[in-house]
Amino acid sequence: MTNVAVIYYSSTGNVHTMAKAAAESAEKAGAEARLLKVAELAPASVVAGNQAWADHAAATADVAEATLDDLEWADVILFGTPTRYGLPAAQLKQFIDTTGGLWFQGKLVNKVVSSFTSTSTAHGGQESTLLALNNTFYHWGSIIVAPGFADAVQFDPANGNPYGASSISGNNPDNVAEANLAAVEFQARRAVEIAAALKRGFQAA
Ligand SMILES: Cc1cc2nc3c(=O)[nH]c(=O)nc-3n(C[C@H](O)[C@H](O)[C@H](O)COP(=O)(O)O)c2cc1C
Repeated sequence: MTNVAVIYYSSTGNVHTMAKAAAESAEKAGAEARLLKVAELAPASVVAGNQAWADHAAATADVAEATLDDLEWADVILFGTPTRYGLPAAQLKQFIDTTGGLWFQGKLVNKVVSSFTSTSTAHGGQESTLLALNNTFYHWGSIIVAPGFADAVQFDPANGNPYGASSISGNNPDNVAEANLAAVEFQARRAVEIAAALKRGFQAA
């Protein structure tokens, strides 16, 4: 059994929808998946001042928050974040910045990792967000499994980001195109397949 942690941050639902699709796809591929959010860091007054943000926070109140134990448990970690000025959201970064102890013990080495994002606009920084996350994964010694163009779904005009599935929300809440969901499903499936093959390879070695 391959263990998959899908760890995400979402203010208005786009990344959450992608994360759910990733977790479901991982399960269909035979893995055990955990769908986990990271803690909200924005002041409650700011969240309350944006109806879509407040609604999404209420709708996902029952989603468990990711812990370091989830990272240890996982063979595959899929990270989802909206783009914030071309970078990952601080909420996800804050969680990542609690991993020093695991990193020091080498516990993130050889984890298969992959990431996905959502932006408002087509050129709003999808690649820069995903590449910024990758910097951390190199430090961890993890194995980055990007989708590349390894499946026909990537050639859909709504997809085509080899660094990771990406949706364009137009700043609308929960506005992920079917093609983008298919892309993130492929990305999750591919990560599970590679992690399972790696496990078999290490066991055989
Ligand atoms: C502070 C802030 C910064 C943002 N920066 C960008 C950006 O650089 N490029 C972009 O296209 N969208 C940007 N957006 C829009 C979000 O990334 C976009 O609406 C995304 O789909 C939200 O995902 P969510 O619904 O999962 O929260 C920004 C939004 C906020 C609130």
